[in-house]
Amino acid sequence: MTLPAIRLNQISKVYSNGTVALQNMNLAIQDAEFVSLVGPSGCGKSTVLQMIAGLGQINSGSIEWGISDRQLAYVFQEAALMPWATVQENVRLPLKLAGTSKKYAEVLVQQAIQRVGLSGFERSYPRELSGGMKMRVSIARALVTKPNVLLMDEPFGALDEITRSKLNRDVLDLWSQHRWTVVFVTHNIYEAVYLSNRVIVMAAHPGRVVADIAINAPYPRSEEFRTSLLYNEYCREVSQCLEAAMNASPLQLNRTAIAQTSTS
Ligand SMILES: Nc1ncnc2c1ncn2[C@@H]1O[C@H](COP(=O)(O)OP(=O)(O)OP(=O)(O)O)[C@@H](O)[C@H]1O
Repeated sequence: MTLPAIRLNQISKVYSNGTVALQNMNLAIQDAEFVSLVGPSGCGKSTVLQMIAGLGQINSGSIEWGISDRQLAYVFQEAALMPWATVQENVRLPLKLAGTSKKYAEVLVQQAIQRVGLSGFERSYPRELSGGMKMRVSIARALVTKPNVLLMDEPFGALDEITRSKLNRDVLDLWSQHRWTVVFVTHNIYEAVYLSNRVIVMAAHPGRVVADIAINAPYPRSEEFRTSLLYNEYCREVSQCLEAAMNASPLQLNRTAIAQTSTS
């Protein structure tokens, strides 16, 4: 049997202050799948991304990879651009750090900028860009390394609804061309249902999966999908699971069992 692209086996994470961020979390993500994580604040969504990215130690459990030559890219809620550098220079940063030749980097940077629809803004500075454009630069910076796994932590959380919808469509277009495996964190149920093959609902204290909802709607997902009965039904289902997750009573914690070592 072939391994899923990413498999979390009974992952537990306890931070050094004793917070049990995740407890016995299982999750299998298939190659080229678009999976969203939703859940109340503090349920461990960002921690899941960090563990997948190898940032910080897992206390118990393991992560298995079905992708042999994995290339991960991370997109955060804050575009976190260098204010003194142009769009071009910001997008080039990961290649510079990796020591990619200047000539090849130039080609990759140009491609990435074009992909996110920012051609013509190569020499602009972040202060000259709107919030949505800054996020596009941040996405270009992630794409420039040609990732096959994209970890996105509330990338559109700070944007207005119209910009968010536009970026949702553009990310889906890019995903349909490149078929990355995407793990996407959001607080927005509508965004999660619109984008995803599957929506994972998590509960907090400790962080765990309480529902795994397949969104059985074909791609490409048009604007009609957003106003369809099916879309509304999925949104209602996710919303109900989320409400149940928020009211879920905390599990009985056994920190000593989970925390073989305590790390941050
Ligand atoms: N470095 C850290 N040290 C101590 N506790 C942490 C650390 N990072 C996260 N936590 C705690 O771990 C739990 C999970 O945090 P995490 O940021 O993963 O949740 P989240 O679901 O992404 O939250 P939000 O939706 O608010 O971004 C929270 O209780 C948080 O306070």
